[in-house]
Amino acid sequence: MDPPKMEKSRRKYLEEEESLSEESEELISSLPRQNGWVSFHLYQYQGFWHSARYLQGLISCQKHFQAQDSDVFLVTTPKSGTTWLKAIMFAVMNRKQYPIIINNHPLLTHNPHDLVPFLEIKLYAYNQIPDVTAFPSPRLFSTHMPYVSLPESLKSSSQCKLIYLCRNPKDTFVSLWHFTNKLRLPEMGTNAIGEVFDRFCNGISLYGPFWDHVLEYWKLSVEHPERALFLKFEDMKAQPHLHLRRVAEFLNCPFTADEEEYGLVDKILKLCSFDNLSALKVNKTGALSSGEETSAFFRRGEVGDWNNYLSAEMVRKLDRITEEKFSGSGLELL
Ligand SMILES: Nc1ncnc2c1ncn2[C@@H]1O[C@H](COP(=O)(O)OS(=O)(=O)O)[C@@H](OP(=O)(O)O)[C@H]1O
Repeated sequence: MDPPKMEKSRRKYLEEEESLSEESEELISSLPRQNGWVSFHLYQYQGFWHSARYLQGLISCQKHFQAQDSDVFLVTTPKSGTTWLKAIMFAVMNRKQYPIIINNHPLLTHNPHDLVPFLEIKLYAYNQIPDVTAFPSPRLFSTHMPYVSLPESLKSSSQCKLIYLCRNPKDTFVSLWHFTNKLRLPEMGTNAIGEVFDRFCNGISLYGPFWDHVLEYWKLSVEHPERALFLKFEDMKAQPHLHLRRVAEFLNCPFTADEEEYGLVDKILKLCSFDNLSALKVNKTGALSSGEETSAFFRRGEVGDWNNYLSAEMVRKLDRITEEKFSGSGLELL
């Protein structure tokens, strides 16, 4: 195999139209298409932009996934802190089976994306129909799917719980720009920040338009607070203890008085902290089965890094779009 082909087979996330089923290929070829940030193309489906591979996973998930009332879903916009909240939710929900103090806790040897799989990116990618009934209850899944594209059984279940996480669009964009440049092969070069900034502003980014994605779930959380908990990366960074307790309460597994006294909240936050997770061997040298290096999910983990990359004009433009899009919704994300 010549080296570029070999590299592509190692990095499955680079596979595009060549890995599609006939059915997906037919559908995808009929959709509006734009240049991608990593993959060659993004396709617009139900109002949002997707790579061909993730779109095939989304459609397969829409068709085959059956939600159960006890299910828990972590839904996020890309680069909003998914990896962090996956770790936190896994630690909270499995704290009886995996006490936080044990030195063989799964988070010490597995990347959070392997413990809390993405529905459309991992489980249903490549047109698979995985046996999701084999997951222990309560099942914990994750997705970047916009609300409009969620499987019907998930939308109509009045019981299953959904936690949504987003982040201010300036840091989201900067994080996405870095991440997608890391995923590109050296011979592909890097994306110029100005060029992808315009695409982001026009809604043409993975699972974009960013603002529409956030608004759909914001409305759900306002109308059905018992079903959807809406979180912001910035709030979690500012008051991690408060938000960790909110997560546990929302999932009907609040910390007991004994757990509080024992300092469990603090222990979970330490286990899942950027410094701890990013220093682990599995997250420094490993790769996901789809080929992304695990280190790519840990960069700085801070609020306001956009200051180092965006011009004053870019900031004004993003802030203006955000104010316009969220106007009247009660949501602020600056
Ligand atoms: N534990 C922890 N605490 C705080 N922040 C963390 C943590 N883990 C990852 N990160 C930062 O989250 C950003 C990656 O976003 P996602 O995990 O949502 O990426 S993905 O959508 O799953 O690809 C990315 O943000 P940036 O550093 O700004 O690029 C990561 O560094």
